Amino acid sequence: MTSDALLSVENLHAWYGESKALHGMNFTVRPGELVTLIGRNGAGKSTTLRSIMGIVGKRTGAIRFDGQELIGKRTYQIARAGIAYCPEERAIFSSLNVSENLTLPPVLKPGGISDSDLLAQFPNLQRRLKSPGTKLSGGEQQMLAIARILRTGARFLLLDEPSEGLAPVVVKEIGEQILRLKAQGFTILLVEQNLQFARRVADRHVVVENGVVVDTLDAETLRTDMDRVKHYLGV
Ligand SMILES: Nc1ncnc2c1ncn2[C@@H]1O[C@H](COP(=O)(O)OP(=O)(O)OP(=O)(O)O)[C@@H](O)[C@H]1O
Repeated sequence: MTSDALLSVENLHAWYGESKALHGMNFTVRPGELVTLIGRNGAGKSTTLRSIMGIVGKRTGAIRFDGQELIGKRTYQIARAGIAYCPEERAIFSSLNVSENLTLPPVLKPGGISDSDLLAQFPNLQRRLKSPGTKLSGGEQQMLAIARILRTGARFLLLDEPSEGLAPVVVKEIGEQILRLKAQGFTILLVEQNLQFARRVADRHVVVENGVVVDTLDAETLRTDMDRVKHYLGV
């Protein structure tokens, strides 16, 4: 394990029932870093986030976070350790309004962003407080899904494809919010298919292929060696 890592994933294997999705993942994330998991569809990026959060059928290996081993811990214990997860499907409750969705996750640790600071940071949510989840645009839903995990006190965020299905102008706004969170000291592990977006926000890129890590690229390499990246992504 790298001694300065906040999260260290070692030889991580994960299964959905009988079907194996991860085959020995290894990577680390340092405090305050923004790291992306990139790779083709079905490579195992989302499963890696779910495994860290303890929501796959079975996982083996080691996931050390802030001095604690997470394998064997339940999801609520992992949340209390200070990790928050924003799933790809956003999971906004359609029958609840923005205010209710926002205050649904419990405050688990000190250090979370207060409700008033959250609304100042996400003014579009402030304007839509009484709107039901069903009436929100994709971008508003994504902002809400990110904002509501910030009040829990978690300082490590797992974000699954926040740019997915959104118009370029909204993707830009989401990128600005994510960079603001990084500037506020959050450590972020981001699954991302949108390379332009990934390039703009990340310090490092972990390339996933068939359930293993095949390369790690620094931000400079992603900018300068697109051929190498395109080879991995098959684009
Ligand atoms: N709930 C599930 N049950 C069974 N198999 C699953 C489930 N979710 C994902 N898988 C399988 O696990 C493997 C990894 O999927 P995963 O969703 O982690 O990939 P990904 O890299 O995030 O790609 P994508 O962007 O397409 O979601 C794939 O073979 C996928 O079919």
